Order: sequence, then structure tokens, then C-alpha cells
Amino acid sequence: MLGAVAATGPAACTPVSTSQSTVEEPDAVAARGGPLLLRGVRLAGGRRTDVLLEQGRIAAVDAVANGAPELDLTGYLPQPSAVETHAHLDKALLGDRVPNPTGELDGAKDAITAAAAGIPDEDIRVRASAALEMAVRHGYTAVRSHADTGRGNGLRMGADAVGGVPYVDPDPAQAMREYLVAAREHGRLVDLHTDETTDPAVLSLRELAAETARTGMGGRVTASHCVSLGQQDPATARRVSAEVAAAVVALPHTNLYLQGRQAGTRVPRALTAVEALREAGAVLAGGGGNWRDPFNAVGRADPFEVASLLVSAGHFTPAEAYEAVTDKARQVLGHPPVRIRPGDPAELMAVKAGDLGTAVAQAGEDRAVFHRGRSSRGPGSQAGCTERSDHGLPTRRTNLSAPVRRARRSHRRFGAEAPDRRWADPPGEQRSRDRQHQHVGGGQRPQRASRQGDQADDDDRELTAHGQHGSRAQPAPRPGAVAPRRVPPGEDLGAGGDHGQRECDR
Ligand SMILES: Nc1ccnc(=O)[nH]1
Repeated sequence: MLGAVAATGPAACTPVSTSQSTVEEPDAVAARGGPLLLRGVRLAGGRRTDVLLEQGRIAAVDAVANGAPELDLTGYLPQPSAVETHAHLDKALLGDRVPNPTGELDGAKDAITAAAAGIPDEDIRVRASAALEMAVRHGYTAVRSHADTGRGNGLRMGADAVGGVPYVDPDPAQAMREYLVAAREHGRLVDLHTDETTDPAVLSLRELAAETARTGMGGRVTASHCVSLGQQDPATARRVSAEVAAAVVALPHTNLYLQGRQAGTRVPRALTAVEALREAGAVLAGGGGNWRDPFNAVGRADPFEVASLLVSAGHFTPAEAYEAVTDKARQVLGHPPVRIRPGDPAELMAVKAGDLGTAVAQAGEDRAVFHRGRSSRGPGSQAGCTERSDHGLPTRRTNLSAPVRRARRSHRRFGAEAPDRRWADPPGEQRSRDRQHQHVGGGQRPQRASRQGDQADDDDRELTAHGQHGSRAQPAPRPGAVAPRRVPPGEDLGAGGDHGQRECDR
């Protein structure tokens, strides 16, 4: 069972987001690690080779078959798996049931506020699980999620990081300060919806930088959305970007949907100042944000979808855009980098495509996903759902996965429509029954049972640890810098930022 729902409880009206650490189920750890040979993968540049995964790591490139179980990935391009830094799992897939009549931010807030009290916990769990299934199928192996808990409740409910939407507060600067102070007091990281407006007068990133300096939270803060920064004149955007050198998450899907609706013509592009931020050395990740809810009517939890939007709306190259949902997103969460090289975490997505540009452009569904070196979704699983063998590899197909059946049952129970197959059970879906595969989130796990071997500890840290601030030496952040956690290549990192983030294992 997916252990995935972020701190839920009845969704509260105030969109304050939190997260909860994941308690990893012991057998998930015990079960990982067997060797697996990926046969015939295509490396960047076109060379074909075999890659061996073992103990949750890439054990060898140009590996020699040694009797390990094999997976034929001829024609697949192995890439780092994606990391979603900013989801709203508690609202995911609510769109049809909670319409946003204006399509604007206020309409979304009003709609969810009116509906929240009538949404049972189980309903949240079912939708969040379905959304996570969708995300894993598409190549996410970590997701950090906000959940609306009502201000001040999240940490009490077990969140492992602080999230918030200060701009809904009458005094946003004060709200920012309180979020940061709460995060500092509890030793948590923080991610704030900095602003979501095309009004250039707002520029909340500056205030966030000032509060970050004041509270001494440099290096522990992520600034999400930051739409107004994209509405500045170029010199101001550059200056502010240089001042904050932020860990910023751009959310093209949500903000292109919500903002600019009144304009008619010359519609402002509601994206943060991606170019200025990148020039300033900010770690700029791309996030999905809202997946088919009142804040975004579309969204299929697919890193290629976010990447494609960054290409179109942010003028990233396809490679840069994929990096924004993989490497940069990993940096935001404090996860170590993944390259196709021995020793790196086996957090991979292999997609059937000749090159990365084609993969981003086509967003083909034929993908294989590996988490901790094991298959979370097998290749060629285009039609129907695929169950696993004991090796975690697909063995047979079914048309209706248990999660979908579960979802249907509960939706019936709550008098709601059955979930749409397009999201609940899309083509290429694999039923991810093995519990070890679905890691989602980078939840802090303060207590961890001791395990055998350093490798296991490293792996865990790679996948789950967040919020253990100060446990590793880091460059001192500039005063006021809303700085990313920088991870030296190859180093596992025991901390990462998130509000609303959570890890899921099943
Ligand atoms: N953009 C958003 C702001 C607040 N809540 C959401 O779910 N999404």
C-alpha cells in the first residue's frame, strides 16, 4: 500500500502546506539490492551498452553479463529519474468535482475553501495515491508535496518540513517570518509560495530574502512560483536574482493556467524570471504544482510535460529543461546527483527514444523506471497494467489495477464520479505492487533503524533524508540568500528542503 499521503486530515481552508516524514517499511529496505542488468541501453552519443544495477546503485557501465537477472532495454535511453519538488497531492485530481469558475487564483482558492470540509480523508488518500501512481509511472522517483492543513497544524500533524502560502495572509511579510521561525524552531526546511501574481509591484522574493536573513535561515528556504519576478524590467530582475541567488521552483503549468486571464491581448507570461535567475547562479527547478485540480485543469504528473513547458514558455533547451526536473530538482531537495556512472544512485528513467530532445518532444509513454535499483515500471508496459514478478519485473498484464479498483470503490462510496481512466489507469501503466519501488518525496526521517552496511545507509539518505540541517559542511550562504542546498558531486547529503514533502514506499 502506498504510504503516500501527505499530512492529511480534513483539508483546511487556509492553504498552508506541510509535509510528513515517511516511515519506511522494513521489508522495503530488505528487499532491495539484487543485481539487475539493463541490456542494450543507448547512452548519450548513441553507443549501446549494458548497465548493471546493484544495491540501489549503478554498479557498472559496460557491464559484463554475470548471471544477474536481465532486462532488455534495447532502444531505451537511460536518464536520471525525475524529482517533483512541488506537488499538491491533497488536491490532485479534484478538478472535475471542484470546478474553478473563473480559472483564476482567487477562483481556485474559493473553490477549494468551499469544498474542503466535505472531502473525507479517505478521498484525499485515494486521489493522492492515484496521483503518485501516475507520477511514478512517468518517471518521478521522489515527490515533495504540500497539503492544506491550516496554518500551524502541519508540524503538529507530523510534517517534516514547513510549507506555506504567505500571500493569502493579510500581512504576508509577517506570515513569511512566522513560517521561517517555525521552521527554524523545529529544525525543518521551508518552501513558500512566494507570490503568484503578474503585478510587478509585489516582488515578494525580496521580502523573503530579507526574512531569510533576519531569521538566519539561509540555505534552508525554497522560493516557489515567484511570478512577479518575471514581470520586472530586465535590470531589476537581474539585480533581485543576484541578491537572492535562490533555490527557486518555477511552476509553468499552474501559473500559465492561473494568471493573465484578464489581459485579453499581450497576455503576461506568468513565469518567474528564469533567465535572470539562471544567470545569477540560482538553482532553478521546474515543478508540476497542481495536477488536475482547481488550480490547474490539466497536468498528467509527467516530467516531460513540465520540461516541454519550460522549453516553450521559458525558452530552455530540451536538455536544460530535463535538467530542471531532474538534477536541479534533486538539488532543491538536497538529493545527490545522478549520472549514468558507477556509484551513482540507481534512480533512473529509461525512455524509448533516440535522444533526449526526442524524448522531451514526444513524451512517449514507453518508459522503464527504477528506484533503488529496482524496477518500478517495466519497459513496454503500454497497454493495461502490469504486475510484477518477485524480481520486480513485469510478468503479466491486467486491465484494472488494484489501486484503480480501490479508487473506484471509494469514489462510489463518497458519491463521487469514478476516477477518470486517463489519470487513474493511463496506458502504459504498471501496477506497482512491490512496496520498495515507490519512493516519493524526500521526507525527513529523523529516526532510522540501524541497517547493515554503509551502502544501505547511504541509499536511505539519498532517498529520504531531509531537514537535518547543518549536518554537513556547506558553503556559508550569503545573508538573505534563499539558497539551495548544494551537493558536491557524488556526495550523499543528509538534508534537503521541503515543505510538504513526503516519501512514499510501498
Ligand atoms: N498554486 C497554488 C497555491 C495554493 N494552493 C495550491 O494548491 N496551488
